Amino acid sequence: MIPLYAFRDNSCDPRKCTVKKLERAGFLKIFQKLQQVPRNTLILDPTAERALSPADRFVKSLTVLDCSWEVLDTGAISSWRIRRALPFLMAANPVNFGKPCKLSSVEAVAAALYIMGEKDRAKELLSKVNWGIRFLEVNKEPLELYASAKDSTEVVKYQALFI
Ligand SMILES: C[S@@+](CC[C@H](N)C(=O)[O-])C[C@H]1O[C@@H](n2cnc3c(N)ncnc32)[C@H](O)[C@@H]1O
Repeated sequence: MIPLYAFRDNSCDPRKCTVKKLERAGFLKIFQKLQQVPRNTLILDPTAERALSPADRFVKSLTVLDCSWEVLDTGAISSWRIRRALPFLMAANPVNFGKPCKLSSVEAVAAALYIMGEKDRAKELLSKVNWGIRFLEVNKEPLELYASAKDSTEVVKYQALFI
């Protein structure tokens, strides 16, 4: 099982925060300072050049950047070596419903786990928010295809089918 972390800067509404729910349920650990984030973790970064793929499943841990989209500063994490963007997926959360690639933290972590082969854990995570199962329903076809890919190049090839 890949250990899960979140860097949380308190810029988004704590009442709507999806990682706090995951922390309470024991799924992940929250760091309040960027310096606490392990250097060998895989960071989920929507601006990264490389797409996440099943080839990433041997990473030491997975970290999501939990902050508001308005203040997301990916420059601050540019010195972390392993950064990945998720391939094309549709948000199903109430704030960004139907928007491509603008996933909530729980959707992003669940999608990454699903693609890396931890499908049951992804479903468990999504069961903690009441719209979580909708994310899987909306993205079932692309998620299955991405999870069957060999590497990042193949994931990028598959995503062209959905854009
Ligand atoms: C900007 S925060 C928004 C969090 C939201 N307020 C919540 O409570 O869920 C979402 C985080 O999920 C990850 N994420 C979302 N969409 C992504 C994508 N297309 N590729 C990679 N990571 C993504 C990133 O770490 C991003 O910083």
